[in-house]
Amino acid sequence: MPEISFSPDDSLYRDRDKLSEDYTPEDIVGRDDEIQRYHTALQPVINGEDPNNIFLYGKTGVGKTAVTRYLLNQLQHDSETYDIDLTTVELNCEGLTSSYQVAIKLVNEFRDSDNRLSNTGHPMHEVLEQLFTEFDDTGGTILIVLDEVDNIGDDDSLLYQLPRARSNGNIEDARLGVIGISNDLAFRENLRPEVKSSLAEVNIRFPPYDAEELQEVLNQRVTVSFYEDAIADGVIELCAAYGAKDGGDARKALDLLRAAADHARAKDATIVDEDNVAEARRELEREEVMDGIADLADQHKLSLYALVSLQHNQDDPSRSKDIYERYQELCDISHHDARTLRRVRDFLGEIEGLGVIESIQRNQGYPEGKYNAYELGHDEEMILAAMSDLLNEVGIHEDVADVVEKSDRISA
Ligand SMILES: Nc1ncnc2c1ncn2[C@@H]1O[C@H](COP(=O)(O)OP(=O)(O)OP(=O)(O)O)[C@@H](O)[C@H]1O
Repeated sequence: MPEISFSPDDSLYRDRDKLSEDYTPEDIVGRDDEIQRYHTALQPVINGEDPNNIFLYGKTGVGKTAVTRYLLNQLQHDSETYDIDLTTVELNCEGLTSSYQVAIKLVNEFRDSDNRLSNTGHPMHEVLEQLFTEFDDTGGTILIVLDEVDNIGDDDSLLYQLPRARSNGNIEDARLGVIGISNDLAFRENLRPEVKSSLAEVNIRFPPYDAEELQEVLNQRVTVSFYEDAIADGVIELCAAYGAKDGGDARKALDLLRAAADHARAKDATIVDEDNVAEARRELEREEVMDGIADLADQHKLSLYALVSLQHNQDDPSRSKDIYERYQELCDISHHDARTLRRVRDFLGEIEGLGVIESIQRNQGYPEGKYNAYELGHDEEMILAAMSDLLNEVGIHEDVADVVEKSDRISA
C-alpha cells in the first residue's frame, strides 16, 4: 500500500457540504413574493390563533422545501421570543403510499425509539386516536409539514382528518396546522373537494426560476462554499442556463456547479472554469439518460433493444416495421407477449421523449408515403449497459454480442 493515498485538499472548496441538498441556506434569494405570502399565512401562529393549512405546489427544485425550512426556523426562533409553544414536524412522504402509513410515521415522530408503533397490524381508527393523543399531550401549536404529499395517492383520508381534528373535537389541547408540499400538479387538482378546501386554505404556487434568479441562488451559494475567485467568469451563467432550461430547477443548477468543481478539484485546479462545466454537464446528462432507460418498462426496453441490435450493423435509420420484426423475435425468446405494431410505435415515441433515440421522417412517395425511421441518440454501449437486467433475461442477440461485452465493462 502507498504511504499516503488520500489527503485533505481544500484549495477550492471553503465548505463543499454547503452545496448539498441537506444544507438550508441562511438567505433565500429570488422568492420574495412567495416568502411574503407564506409569511402572512404563518402569522396566526405568532398571534396564538389557529394556524392556516397551507398547500405549496410547483415543479421540482423550485425552493418549496428550502423556503419552508427557512421560514419555520425563523418562526421557531420568533415563537420563543413571544413565548409561543410551537412544535414543527417535517415528514417526507416518499415511499408512504397510504394515509395509514403516513399516520403511523407521524405517531412515531412524537415517540422515542422503544415506544414506536410497528408498521402493520393496527386498525386505522386506533392509529388516529393515538396520533390525536400525541398532539394533545404535546399541546401548544403543532405544524405538520407533509413533503411530497402526493405519494399518499388516492387513499387521502388523513388529509381530510387532520385539518378537521380540532373542529371535530378529536384534539382539544393543541392547535394544528398542516403544510402540504407537492410537485405533482395534478395531485392538487384531483383532491376531493372536501379535502382541497380544508388542506389548501392557502395555496402558494412556486414558479420555475428564470436564469437570472438561478444566478442569484448560485452566487449566494458560491460565497459560502468556495474560496474567493475560485469560480471563473461565465461558470455561474452556464450553470444557471442549464437549470433554467431544465424546468427552472435550482437543484440541477447547484448539482452542475458541484460536479464541475469536483472535476476541477480532480485535476488539482484552483479555479472552476467553463470546460469543467461542459465536462460535468455531459456526465450528468449521461447519468440522466441511463436512469431514464433503467426505469423503462420491459416492453419499452424490448423495443429499444430491437432498435439497438438493428442499428449496430446499419448506417441508415431503422424503419418501425423492421424494429417490430426484431422486437417480436426478442419477445419470443424471452416469453413476453408481443404487443401490436402500433403500441411499439407508441413505446418508441416515449423513448424518444427521453432523448435516447431520434426519429426521422422519411417520404418514400407513392405508394409508401411518409414513415418514421429511428436511430440512436446515444452510444449503444451506454444504452445496453443501462438495460443489463433485460439483457440477462432475453439473452444477448448475436448482432450485438461484441458491444455487450464492452458495455459490461462500462456498467461494472
Ligand atoms: N431561493 C433559493 N435560494 C437558495 N437556495 C435555493 C433556493 N431555492 C432552491 N434552493 C436550493 O435548491 C435545492 C432544491 O430546492 P428545494 O429542495 O427547496 O426544491 P423543492 O421545490 O422542494 O423541490 P422538490 O419538489 O423536488 O423537493 C436545495 O438545495 C435548495 O437549498
